[in-house]
Amino acid sequence: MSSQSTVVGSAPLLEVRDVIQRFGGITAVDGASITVRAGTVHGLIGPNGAGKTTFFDCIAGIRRPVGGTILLDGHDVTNESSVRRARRGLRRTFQRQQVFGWLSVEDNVLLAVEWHGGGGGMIGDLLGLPSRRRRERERRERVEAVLERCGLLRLRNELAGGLSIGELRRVELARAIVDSPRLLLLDEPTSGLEDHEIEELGEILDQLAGTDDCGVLLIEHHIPFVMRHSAEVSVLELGRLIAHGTPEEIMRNEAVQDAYLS
Ligand SMILES: Nc1ncnc2c1ncn2[C@@H]1O[C@H](COP(=O)(O)OP(=O)(O)OP(=O)(O)O)[C@@H](O)[C@H]1O
Repeated sequence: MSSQSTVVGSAPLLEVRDVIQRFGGITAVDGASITVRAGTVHGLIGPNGAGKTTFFDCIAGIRRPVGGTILLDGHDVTNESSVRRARRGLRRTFQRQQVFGWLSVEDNVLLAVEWHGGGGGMIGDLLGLPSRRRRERERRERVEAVLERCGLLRLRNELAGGLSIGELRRVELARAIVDSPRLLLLDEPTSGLEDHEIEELGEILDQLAGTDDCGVLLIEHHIPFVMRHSAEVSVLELGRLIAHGTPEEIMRNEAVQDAYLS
């Protein structure tokens, strides 16, 4: 790697070491390593086809890397399923939004709580147990809070299928953060957003990291956004990490300028 990083900070939350992923003859990720610290945003940038999304897929457990290790909160999750990693608090958004168009905004978010295990169970449902009713109330409050945080309260009863791209991105974000993730992987979250929405997204990210102590790994082509909101930045080119450092170090790095920023 061509940069000497001066990054220091909180304890590692995600440690990815020497991950390799291939598609036939293409090595999409070629021995890449990265550390995401709790309570910080880590930007991951690089040209189209650099391997960023494939790297995410390996971290989320959607693809099993052919080499390397992935530690989440100190646990080796390299061979764990995506469901198990989600139970450990890993959440992810996608380049193409994954919401249910035939459900309301609120139900989309409620469903995310159910899937992540906040529903309380079928037996409690059937018997109408007090614990179940309390959990249901807490769940509704949590959803309400996240709708407000993502600027979605006024849209809560709208069908998701009728929303703009910017609104859909916010629904997806609300689904990802509704149950306080430990680690959030965001794949090009500013894509399709208006300037004021990008600004609001930045505030949500700062809050998630600073107040909620969540670690965020951010794939993004909007370089000013990455530099403004990340504590550290890694640069991927042809599956290899060519630089890592603070935003200032990355902006000054000649190899990064040549490969990507010029
Ligand atoms: N399912 C697949 N089958 C075959 N090749 C793939 C597959 N997915 C990705 N690739 C290849 O792996 C390489 C890395 O792709 P990837 O989508 O991870 O890059 P990226 O950095 O996320 O790009 P972008 O910024 O355009 O989203 C590319 O050469 C791509 O063509």
